[in-house]
Amino acid sequence: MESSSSAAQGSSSSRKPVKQAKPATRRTGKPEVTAPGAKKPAGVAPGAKKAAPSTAKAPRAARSPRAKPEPPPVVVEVTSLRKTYGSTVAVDDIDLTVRRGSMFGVVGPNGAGKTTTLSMITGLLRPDSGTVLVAGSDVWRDPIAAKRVTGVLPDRMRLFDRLTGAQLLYYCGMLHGLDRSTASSRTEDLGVALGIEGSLNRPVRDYSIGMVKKISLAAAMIHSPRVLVLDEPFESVDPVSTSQAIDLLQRYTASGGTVLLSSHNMALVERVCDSVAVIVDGSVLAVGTLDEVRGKQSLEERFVELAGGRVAVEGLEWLTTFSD
Ligand SMILES: Nc1ncnc2c1ncn2[C@@H]1O[C@H](COP(=O)(O)OP(=O)(O)OP(=O)(O)O)[C@@H](O)[C@H]1O
Repeated sequence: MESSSSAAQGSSSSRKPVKQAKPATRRTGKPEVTAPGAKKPAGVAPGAKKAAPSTAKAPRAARSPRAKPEPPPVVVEVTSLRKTYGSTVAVDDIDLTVRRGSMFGVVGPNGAGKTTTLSMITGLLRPDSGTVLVAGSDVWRDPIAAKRVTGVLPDRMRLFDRLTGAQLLYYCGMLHGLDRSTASSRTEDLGVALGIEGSLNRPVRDYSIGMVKKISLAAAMIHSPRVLVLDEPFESVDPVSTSQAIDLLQRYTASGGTVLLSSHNMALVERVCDSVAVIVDGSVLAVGTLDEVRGKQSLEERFVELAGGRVAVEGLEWLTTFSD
């Protein structure tokens, strides 16, 4: 006998498999067999699936195709955040909401306020006003609780670069309260995962820019935080290492971790992020799921539109005269 779950997967039994796109519109006279399994939303947690075995008759309400799953809880909540430098308004009353399991991209032109925003979210920079809650803890009122659950890859980070990569990771692990053997084993794991295992015994000051990014990402992850805030994590990182790092981050979000990252690489944001905020001149001009923000355009086209379009380059004839 065919169960509803096998029907949803398109089993080869005599009954026709149910198409997932339009299960509710097909009235076969046996809706209780087909629609509920086929309608299962993609985002349902594995634990929830186990709780309702496919052979058991679910209550009517649970089988309603209209029943929506609860959205994941909010992990980062930014409210009315503002920062000025003299007369420059770097961040102008920004609100952001990031939910658990999300890979949330922050994009914007140079000087838009991305680094300033991320620095205030991680407690590296004090805002003029506004609040940031990370996993329910106020970053400025309860910084230890907020920082315990946050991993940070800041822009232009200063590292203890006389240490070897392994020493640096071990040190970061110890600062976060890991025991020695956990810090050591995680150092090895992260070295392999990010493709820097062969360089872990070299001083960080000898690393290339891309290698510094990778060791910094490893340092941000070593205490298995709930939230990763990564400022330009893939800048200067080669494509193979980028893919490896993305795999790692996707595994992290699939298991309930949350990533907030900034990037100028629209294709990459489009590839990895489920949600995005476009910041221009210190304000959020668009925010939502990737599809909500880009609409029918590519993210890059939408970004250029929001950022004020391209400026035609005029003059500069001297550039084509060549000095010789
Ligand atoms: N320490 C500072 N002192 C004065 N102005 C600053 C300082 N830090 C940032 N700013 C200004 O704040 C604004 C936002 O800068 P921010 O670094 O946040 O932008 P960004 O979006 O991260 O830019 P980029 O993409 O170039 O890294 C810019 O006008 C910048 O010049």
